[in-house]
Amino acid sequence: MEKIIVSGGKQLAGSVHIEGAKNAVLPIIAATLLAQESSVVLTNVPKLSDVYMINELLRYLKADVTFEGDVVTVDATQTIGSEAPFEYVSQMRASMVVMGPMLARTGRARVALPGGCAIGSRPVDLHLKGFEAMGATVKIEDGYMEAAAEKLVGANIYLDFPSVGATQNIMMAATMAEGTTTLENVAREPEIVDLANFLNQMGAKVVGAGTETIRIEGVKALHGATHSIIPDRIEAGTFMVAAAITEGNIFIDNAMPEHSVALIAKLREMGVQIIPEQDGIRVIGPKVLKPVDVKTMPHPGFPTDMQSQMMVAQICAEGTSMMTETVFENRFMHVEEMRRMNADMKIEGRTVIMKGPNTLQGAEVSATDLRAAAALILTGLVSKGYTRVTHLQYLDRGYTDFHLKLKGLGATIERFDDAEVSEETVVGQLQTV
Ligand SMILES: CC(=O)N[C@H]1[C@@H](OP(=O)(O)OP(=O)(O)OC[C@H]2O[C@@H](n3ccc(=O)[nH]c3=O)[C@H](O)[C@@H]2O)O[C@H](CO)[C@@H](O)[C@@H]1O
Ligand SMILES: C=C(OP(=O)(O)O)C(=O)O
Repeated sequence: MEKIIVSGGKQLAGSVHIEGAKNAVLPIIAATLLAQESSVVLTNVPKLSDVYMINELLRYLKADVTFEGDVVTVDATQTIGSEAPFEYVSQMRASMVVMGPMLARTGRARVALPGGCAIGSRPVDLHLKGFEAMGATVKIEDGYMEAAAEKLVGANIYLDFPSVGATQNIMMAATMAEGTTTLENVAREPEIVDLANFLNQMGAKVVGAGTETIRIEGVKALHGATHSIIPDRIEAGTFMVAAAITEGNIFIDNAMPEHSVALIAKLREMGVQIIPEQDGIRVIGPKVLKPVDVKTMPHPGFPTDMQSQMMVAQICAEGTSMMTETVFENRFMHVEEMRRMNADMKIEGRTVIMKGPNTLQGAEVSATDLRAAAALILTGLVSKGYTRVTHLQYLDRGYTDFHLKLKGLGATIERFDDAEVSEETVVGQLQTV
């Protein structure tokens, strides 16, 4: 089994480069299915297992896809398929955003109900209501969502919750609908804005992305475009926490402060220095972190994808902190693992109460989702002895070369396969560093 082993106590310093955003690139790759007139070139694409998986799904749908360096090209000018089977969708929630483009392009879409990390239920009612409002007939049968329409027509749609996936799916379906679609109470995440910019480069007419209302005027067809993916605010945030907890001094190259306003405000409240510089953000961790209460919310609130990493800073703080999760009902699976490392944490409903600072101790812990994987490795950076983190397939969904980047900042860390080399050998090597 592959493991990351990390020994705590190092002050991290140096510069780390942030990749393109996973949560932006996946819907954008799905959107390339809309380009029926010419091919698409995407740059700044991160090497993540989720990206390889969605590329495979597009190939299954008969698009030509290449991925070299950080460039993905997609040629979807030929007739494309309209069914996304379980083997792709079960592994990755984001693959359901092919539904909107397939429906717009082929008049039909059949997509397995989504999987992904086990962080809570992933309902699809808002996606389907949107398609229905545009004239599609929809049903759920045999574990599949199905939508079909002779033609989609523009509609006024109000989302009961600003769902990121539903906003993306409906926005893409509406690009080629007849007439204008007005979407209200939409998600305002930077990844929504990136998708809208990309759609407009392909010839769509989308206005208002980043606000609560998006208006889409349907066009006859979309063409290819070249687009660079925005930097990953969650990867950047993860390294901000790494600096905060290790009394570190890290320059986070490519990070955009305007995408992380809530996180930056909370870290500053804890006493962390955050200095926007040209092309990135410098983060300097204090000697003592102050406690802080945090609640996850849709953007521009505190992101659920930073919840578990932020908790590492909270357990290091001097005093009592609280984390309340409002987006996903089951996103506290890492708490049990962190408690095994001696963290004083108590779950009360949707809130975790933490008392710090704790003398954290290394243990063998299991990643339960991709952000939990990162959080457990961060906990290892401030724990006595050796922390071994397993189930790295989750980490690989969302982070490129995570351990190498931490190593570059001075962490004592290694990734290995215990079928090939023993843990004792790796520990021995780390002790000589
Ligand atoms: C609001 C929010 O923070 N969304 C996050 C969510 O997006 P993702 O698109 O996965 O999730 P949504 O934004 O759609 O879902 C958020 C909430 O809406 C509810 N819901 C969603 C769809 C639907 O049809 N019906 C419904 O009730 C969900 O149960 C959940 O409570 O996970 C992504 C990956 O972790 C993050 O990048 C997004 O920032
Ligand atoms: C949970 C995440 O992604 P997904 O919704 O694709 O599982 C995430 O990016 O933190």
